[in-house]
Amino acid sequence: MKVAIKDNICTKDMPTTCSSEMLRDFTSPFDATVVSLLHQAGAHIVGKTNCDEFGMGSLNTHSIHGPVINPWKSLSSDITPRSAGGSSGGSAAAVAAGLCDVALGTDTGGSVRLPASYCGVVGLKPSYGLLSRWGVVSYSDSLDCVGILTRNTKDIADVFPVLNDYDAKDPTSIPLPVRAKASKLLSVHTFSRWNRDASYLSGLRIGIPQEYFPAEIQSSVVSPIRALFTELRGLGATLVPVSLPSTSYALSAYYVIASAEASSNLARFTGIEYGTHVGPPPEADLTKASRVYAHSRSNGFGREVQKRILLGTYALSADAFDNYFLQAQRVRKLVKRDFDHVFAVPNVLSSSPSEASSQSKVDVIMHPSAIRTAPPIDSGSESLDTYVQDTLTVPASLAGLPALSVPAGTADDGWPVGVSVVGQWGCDELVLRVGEIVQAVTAGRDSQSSSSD
Ligand SMILES: NC(=O)C[C@H](N)C(=O)O
Repeated sequence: MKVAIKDNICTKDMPTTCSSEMLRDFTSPFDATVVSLLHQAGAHIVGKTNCDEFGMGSLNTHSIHGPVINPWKSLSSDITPRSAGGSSGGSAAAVAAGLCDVALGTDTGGSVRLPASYCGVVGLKPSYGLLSRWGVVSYSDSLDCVGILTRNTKDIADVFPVLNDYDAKDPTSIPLPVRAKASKLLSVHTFSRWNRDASYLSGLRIGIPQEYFPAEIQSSVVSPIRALFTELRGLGATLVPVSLPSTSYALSAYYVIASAEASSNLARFTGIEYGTHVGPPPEADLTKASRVYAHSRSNGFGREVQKRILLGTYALSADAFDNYFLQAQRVRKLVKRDFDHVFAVPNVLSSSPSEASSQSKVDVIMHPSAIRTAPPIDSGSESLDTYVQDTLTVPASLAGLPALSVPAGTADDGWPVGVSVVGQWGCDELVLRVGEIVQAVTAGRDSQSSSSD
């Protein structure tokens, strides 16, 4: 199996640049645990993939290697280069172009799911803490997850067990008894009602959250998703409208928390202990170490990374801590609670009880993965619009839930649309099983339309 690895995951026989000047010449002395596990399973690592610098971006335009161009061939005459999505854009593009069978990415707030949606491939962000992050360059420790991209959900289902193991070297790795308890709860609350081996869906309850169809969403993204919902109902699924009321606050909370954690994690890149040392300007006072650090950091980090370090440092300062960082943590709790209220499977990691009546509880939630199809590459990668691309992916990240983006057809512009299947913490197997059925349904639709052409 040919596997590509995102360039923020350490490999000892290939450089790991994080697409940053700061690590342009860095090669790790060790393999990340996920890379070692792939080697042990006989995978052939074919290369490293471009990404946004240190994983920060939604369009894969912040990179010393240049932007990643989406390989999807539009059926229309529109050939303006489009973004592959970020930050794991290189991984999604490599899979979509057939350069590898599987690619690893990382997903902090949507970095696997958004590129998967834009490039027409499948991308899994597993439950937080299941896949080891040892040897993955940290961006935001409480959110970062290693993710998997492939063309078929079935291939993710094959690779996921290879990587899904406790790792004592990662302090956030979830111990085996907790994983076992989550599997048991899934069996009791869902697999007792819905047969996981079936290709029909009767017994399965799918929640459709109204908040995931916001005003910003392109209407032509919604059409294939609505068509899919009708098809899933035809297979026996029960579709239940659900409400996740804190969703609209999630994006702001995410960018406060992620930037705050990034400012702390990236403090180690001083150009002395870690990172490229850029010689001081001629007028520098070399007795001041801070001047030497500042010069290396100003030249080693790109603009987006510098912006997040500044914002994150501010959010953690005494003046702003209560208003920004603490508020964001409160929102994070509310987002988690919203999910716990609607899922039939209880959250093994959380103490907040499910308050919904069993009638209204659901096994998975489904929603569009992104508010639009892949944007043109030059559409202002520094504007706030870029952050808005993450609107529908960040809530599952804040709550640490498994989320899978599966191709759901194309929009009016001929570019791919993804649908996300989200489950309770530890329900990755369920999410993958439902994703396989969704992909079979949409693939069947494609083959029907090509035979009638
Ligand atoms: N890393 C990610 O998940 C991408 C997200 N757009 C961010 O910049 O934080």
